[in-house]
This record gives sequence, C-alpha cells and structure tokens, in this order.
Amino acid sequence: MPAVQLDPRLATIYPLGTEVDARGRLRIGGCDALELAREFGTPAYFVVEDDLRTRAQAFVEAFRAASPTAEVVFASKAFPCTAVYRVLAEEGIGCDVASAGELASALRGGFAPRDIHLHGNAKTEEELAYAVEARVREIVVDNADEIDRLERILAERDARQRVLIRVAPGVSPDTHPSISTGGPNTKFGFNPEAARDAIARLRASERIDLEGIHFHIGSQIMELAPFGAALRAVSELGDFGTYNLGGGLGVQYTVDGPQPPSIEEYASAKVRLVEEVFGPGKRVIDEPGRALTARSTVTLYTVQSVKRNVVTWVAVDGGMSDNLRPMLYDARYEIDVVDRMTGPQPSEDDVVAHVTGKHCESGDLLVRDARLNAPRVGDVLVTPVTGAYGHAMANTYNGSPRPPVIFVSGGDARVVVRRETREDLFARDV
Ligand SMILES: Cc1ncc(COP(=O)(O)O)c(C=O)c1O
Ligand SMILES: N[C@@H](CCCC[NH3+])C(=O)O
Repeated sequence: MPAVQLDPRLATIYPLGTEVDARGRLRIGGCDALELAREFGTPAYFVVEDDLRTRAQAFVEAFRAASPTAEVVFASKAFPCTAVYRVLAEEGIGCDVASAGELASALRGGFAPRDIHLHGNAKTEEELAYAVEARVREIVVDNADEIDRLERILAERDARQRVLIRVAPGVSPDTHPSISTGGPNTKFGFNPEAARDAIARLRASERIDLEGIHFHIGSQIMELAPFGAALRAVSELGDFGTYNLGGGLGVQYTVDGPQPPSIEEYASAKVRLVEEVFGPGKRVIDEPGRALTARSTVTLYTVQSVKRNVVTWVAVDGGMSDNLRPMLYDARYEIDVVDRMTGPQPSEDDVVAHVTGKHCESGDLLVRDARLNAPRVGDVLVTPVTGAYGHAMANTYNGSPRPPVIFVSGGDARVVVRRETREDLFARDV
C-alpha cells in the first residue's frame, strides 16, 4: 500500500517519519498502527526509535555548535525505561536521575556513572550512599539537611564528591503552576539568600567539591527570556565554572497549540545568555526531558463504548492510568481514529465528543470536545506526543495493569517494557 505524506499540520505533532497510507491508515516507524494494536493490544505506548535518536542528535549538535564544552543531560523522569536510557546513552548524552530507582535504571540502561547527575529535594541516606558508591558525576545539593547527610556518608567511606548547588532564582516562567519550580516560594533548592550560607559551607567542606550552580525554573517553557532573568539572579552568588540551566523546553501538543523555539534557537540562546552574564569558558549543562522524548511516542486505545448523555461520550480502555497529564494540568491532546486519519480538515462524518477513560472519576477525560471521524466500538484511537510523563506517571488505579512500551523502527516492532499482568497486581500483597 503506497504511503502518502501526513497532513503537514499533523506532521508537527506525530513522530518523525509518520505516514498515512492511501486508505487513510496511520503508519508509525514503518508499521501499520491498526496491526500494531492487534498484535500488542491496547492501551500501549509505541516509541518511534528513529525519532528519539534524531532528536537526541539534534540536541547534541545544537549545544556543541553553541559551545564545544556544553553537555546535554537527559532529565530521565520524562521516560525512565531502560530501552530509552540505552538509546540516549548511545547517542552520547548524559543523564539526570531523581531517585535510586532512576539511578539503577540508568546504570542498567548503559549510562556510565561519570555521565550521571543525581537530583531530588528529599534524597534519602540510601540514595545518597548509592550515588556516592556508584561514583556519579555530580550530586545536585538541594538543602542543608542533605549536606549534613552527604558529609557523614563521605566521611564514613573516606570519599569525595563533586556537587552543584540548586538555587531557586525567583523566576516564574509562563507555565502551569504545578510545573513551575524556580519561584521564591518553592520546595526545590535554596533561595538566593540561603544559598550564600550553603555555598560557604560547601566551599569549606574537606570532602565536597562545589563545581557550580544548578537551576530549574520549570517545565513546558515556550520562551527564552526567563532563563536570562534566572542567570542574572544567580550571578549575585559569585562566579563558578559550571552552570546547569535545567532544561524545560516545551513541546507542541496540538495542531493549534503553542510552538516552542527550535532546538537550535534554544541551545544557542542558553549558551549566549551564560556568556553574556558570566563571560566565555563556562561549562554549560542543559537537562531536557520532555523535548527529547515527548514526540517520539503515541498511545493507542480501543473504543469500548459510544453513548450520548447531553454530549457524545467515547470511552476507551485506558485513561488517567496511562496519561495523567489532562487531569493534572488540563493538558490538551489530539486524538484520531487510526484507520480514518482524516486530518485537521473537517469531514461530514465528524462527531464532536468527549473521549474519556475507563476510571471511576468524572475528571478522567483524555480529550474534551474531540473531533472524531464517526467513532464506533472497536475503533483504535491514537494520541500523539505521549513520550514524556506518560509511561513515567502511569499507575494501577482501578487495578489496571500498566501498558507496555513497544519500540518501532523500519517496519519492525519489539516490546521493551512488557504489559503488566494481574499477577503483577497481586505481587504487591504479602
Ligand atoms: C531537575 C530537573 N531538571 C530538568 C528537568 C527538565 O525536564 P523537562 O525538560 O521535561 O521540563 C526537570 C523537570 O522538569 C527537573 O526536575
Ligand atoms: N510531569 C510534568 C512535568 C514535571 C517536570 C518535572 N520537573 C508534566 O507532565 O508536564
């Protein structure tokens, strides 16, 4: 079946290389989406490996072009599964982990400890000891209690550790309040005032080497100016060798949704801002999560019911257990029927419906007021841009085993995270 180009407006949100065949059927990674749903079941996440690699390469090249010493570090909370870690490690980027579990997965996925950075606002004794013993590159220190704990752990092991200090620069970008992290009243890091004392203490430590400053002002950020404001705020704390600017680049989720700056614009602006504020020769680190993985992935669902209660309700076999983002952040997604990809142009069979999940909450809505082509039971639906904070935040609400992750590439598909079973649900019981 010859492939035709995807509608250009859909091409901005589907994985690279996505096609629609002459019958209007979606093809991702060279595979027919309807056949993927039949083979692997739904709900399921499908990752287009080439998209993941191409975007990782684009980040590495863009930062390298801006500064030969710049480092790209994957904020792995966006998609912490070993196959994703493996691809990104192979593409030569570093890794940020925010727990012992992510650290273990990053190591299993092939990251060298020298490329790993540990984060967290409540790192436990066990997590700090694990990171020190694994010899991670940097621990990003969040609070004074953590410094006490780290000093003790290092003394017990007669070890040294490189650290960055996380500073909340008092800057709030235009994003959802739940994912804005660098304002004055935040649980993350030190306010600039408190940072002065912590810096003095870290500099005086015999076992800790303070390399520089980290800030992370938020996620899903579409403008570059707040990063300059954040750099100017932390410049009051002195001059350091390393500045980690915390990632945060947003992605486009819907055809009419806001568009982020390109990876090249983002990288060159961030490096230029560091040079403007601190001069040349700084080690610049950036930690993208969402912008590396979100667009690589689509989720497939099967329609279980179509009914009319004031509006039309289309209910699918997943929902808030595989995608919490609509509930948490009122996030919008596109949704389409995989074998009737009519695109953004209205067609006369279109129905406006709320696409809802299967869970026992009225708020379990995947897409409000979606326009779907004549939806019926058994249809397979697709939501694109689910590769960041989708599988990562999946849960087992209502006893739902978590969906699998399947890599697709060149017409082949392979399971990289198996579908959980009912036995997995019982495994928690003693
Ligand atoms: C410490 C840290 N670094 C980087 C990121 C960047 O992630 P993203 O690019 O997905 O916003 C996050 C989360 O937003 C984070 O918590
Ligand atoms: N989970 C959030 C992002 C959190 C970023 C973590 N620092 C989202 O889906 O948008």
